[in-house]
Amino acid sequence: MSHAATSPGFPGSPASARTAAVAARATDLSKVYGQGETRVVALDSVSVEFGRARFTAIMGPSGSGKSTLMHCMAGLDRISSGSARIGEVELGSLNDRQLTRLRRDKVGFIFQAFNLLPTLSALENITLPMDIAGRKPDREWLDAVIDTVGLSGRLAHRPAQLSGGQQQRVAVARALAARPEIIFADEPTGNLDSRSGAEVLGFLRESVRAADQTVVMVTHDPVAAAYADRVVFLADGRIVEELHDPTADAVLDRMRLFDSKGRTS
Ligand SMILES: Nc1ncnc2c1ncn2[C@@H]1O[C@H](COP(=O)(O)OP(=O)(O)OP(=O)(O)O)[C@@H](O)[C@H]1O
Repeated sequence: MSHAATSPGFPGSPASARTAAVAARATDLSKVYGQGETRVVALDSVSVEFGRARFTAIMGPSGSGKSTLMHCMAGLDRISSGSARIGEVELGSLNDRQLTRLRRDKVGFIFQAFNLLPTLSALENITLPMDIAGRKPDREWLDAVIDTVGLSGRLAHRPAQLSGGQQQRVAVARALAARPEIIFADEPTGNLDSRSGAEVLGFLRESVRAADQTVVMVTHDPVAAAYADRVVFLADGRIVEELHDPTADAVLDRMRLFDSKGRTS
């Protein structure tokens, strides 16, 4: 790990959360969009595991399939062939209703555009997924999450009354509050200044270290990727490289290498 943990606020995770070693897995996963002349193979027989209580970054040039992989693994998009599993659940075997329920109960999302509801307060936004699922938040955990992401004094504010960094912290707290099996983050710091971005990444890192959260993050930023335990590189819909315990310099070196091989889009 190249970054010190920034916030020691998360309580430990229950032992039950530590059982299986793999939180999500793709096997020979392919995704094809369109047909005929517009046919695009966005993912070409990708096999990858996302370890439990691990922080994985997905990188690669524009159009390499990063978002598609994340969407397929999160049950936001149907796969064309192969297999995508969260825990032991094969996503292809679920109907739309079951898929919606799985996303609601087992998956947390953090997007670049925050995706907060403007009419709700910060606290209401944080607890919304649990409210929809009819689940009572674990108060102690919720307080710890809110405390750790530094939102205690902002809970009654609406998103428009918060800075971009604060809004993204609400989105992070929302994802963490429900203790999902896996959090998918798509460029979560893309709209933030570097200090706010570092805070958000620090919280994610800390949630993995202290609370055994599993995080998968798509990013273009080598500095952000360096917060992860592992970086998976995609090019042309295939996994071409992996780095463990990455530093920003090592990530940058790999990106340059791929560029020099002409793999950019
Ligand atoms: N809904 C869609 N319909 C048709 N083609 C699509 C669709 N979504 C993605 N694609 C294509 O699939 C390929 C992979 O796209 P994807 O968005 O996964 O790439 P990415 O690596 O996330 O790119 P970026 O870094 O620019 O966000 C691209 O060629 C893209 O044009």
